[in-house]
Amino acid sequence: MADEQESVKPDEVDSSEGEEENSHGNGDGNEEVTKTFKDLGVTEVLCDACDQLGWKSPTKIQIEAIPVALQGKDVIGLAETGSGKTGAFALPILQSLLASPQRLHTLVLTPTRELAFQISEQFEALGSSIGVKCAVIVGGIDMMSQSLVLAKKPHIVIATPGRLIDHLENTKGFGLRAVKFLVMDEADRILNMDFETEVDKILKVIPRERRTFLFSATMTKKVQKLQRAALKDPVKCAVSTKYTTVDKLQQYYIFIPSKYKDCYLVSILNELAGNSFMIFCGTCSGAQRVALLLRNLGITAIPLHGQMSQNKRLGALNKFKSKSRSVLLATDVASRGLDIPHVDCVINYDIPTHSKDYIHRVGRTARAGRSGKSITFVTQYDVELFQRIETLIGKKLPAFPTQEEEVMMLVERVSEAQRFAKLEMKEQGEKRKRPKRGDGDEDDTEQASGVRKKVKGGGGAVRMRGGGAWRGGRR
Ligand SMILES: Nc1ncnc2c1ncn2[C@@H]1O[C@H](COP(=O)(O)OP(=O)(O)OP(=O)(O)O)[C@@H](O)[C@H]1O
Repeated sequence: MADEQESVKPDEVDSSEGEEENSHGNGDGNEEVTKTFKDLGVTEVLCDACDQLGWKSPTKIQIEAIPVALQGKDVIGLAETGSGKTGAFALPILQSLLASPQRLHTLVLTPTRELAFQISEQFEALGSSIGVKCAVIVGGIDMMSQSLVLAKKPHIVIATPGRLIDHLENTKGFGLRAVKFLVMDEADRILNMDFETEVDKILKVIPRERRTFLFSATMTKKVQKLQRAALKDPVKCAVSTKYTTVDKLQQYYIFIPSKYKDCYLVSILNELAGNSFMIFCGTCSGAQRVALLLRNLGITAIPLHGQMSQNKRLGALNKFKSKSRSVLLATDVASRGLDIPHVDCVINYDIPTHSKDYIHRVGRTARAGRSGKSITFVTQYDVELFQRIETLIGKKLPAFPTQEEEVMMLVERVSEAQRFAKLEMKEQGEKRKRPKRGDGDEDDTEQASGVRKKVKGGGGAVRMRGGGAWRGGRR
């Protein structure tokens, strides 16, 4: 698989001397890190900001990367998911901004819209006392309002590549000639083919005399790709010696026949009721279908995928973040970078086709020193992909224990819910074809759909809702 060939082999990743594999500082006082942000050279006002966020001490990647960045070097930062990479690049940038304040000082590129908002929040939280202004420039949002924000010349622009190009080409007066820092977060993804043209265009319009930071939990090996990012004599700051997933993550697989995936999913959600789940599906329609299916069984699941409007995407994420929904059905649009501390369990309903995506997906749980669980569904078609994942992470995973007879008892109810979900998908498809009325709620599985209304009182779906198998109550 191309993805594998590009990866940095474990022994090719620089490791810091004396660092323990797989460990990371998280400021919770459980590790031997004695350094403070001040020791790293972080200025007092920013140390105070860290303190206010409850960051007692720097994480390992922060210890590695911040001093190097403060010395004026380009950085390639590699560290496991949830280990504080955002702070590792945000703090040196804010410090530079403090030393020489200027508008349009930094450009941060990210592969997804949600991640852009999250990075902006972190910059604003760390930079609140110095009045830092950020602009989030992503697709799915009105160009005009973004142009107005850009006209005010923010200090930091956090963007997805495509929309940034739109503005560079169409927004009068907007340019990036002043930029001092370029960050590529989830750099391997940005440097991959998906964004090739966009990145090349962007690199042409920002100054060569700039500093460049690349960060990710996984990195591309192809040197020419890294060269495309035009780094100057970069220092690689890597805090583990191989692609690791964090210690506090318990990873399982479950080998099941493809046709019973839904039954196993429902059974696991029931078994682990009370937790919050991110469930990854391979396609947008898959995520939508499973969300509808679960809702038909009384579980308030919410989808998040690329075919939803941006408003709906942010709405879904906020509902999940605020814990008003505890099951998020997502595609890989949510696999990278999103920091939602309370995710207890990641389920790979569809196994990721690129092994590295596995690392990013399961990294949505067990963040910043917390514990978490991941369960990967492996069907008769997925064995090879699963073996690649095990090779990449250098571990053999245990099987998640389930009672097959109990799962099979769900077949009838799940089949009924599947039928309703199918009808609802069809109904939503037709609705999408009709001219839009109102605010166009076609992505929404929150409303009782026509189909469900039709079966009310008679169907098994409604009975399930009333209680049935669910121990967890409302999710
Ligand atoms: N020094 C610190 N002490 C305590 N918590 C921290 C520290 N630095 C960052 N965090 C918190 O850790 C969480 C994870 O950080 P962040 O999102 O930057 O991780 P990441 O390494 O970028 O993960 P991913 O690879 O998934 O993008 C955030 O909630 C952040 O606020």
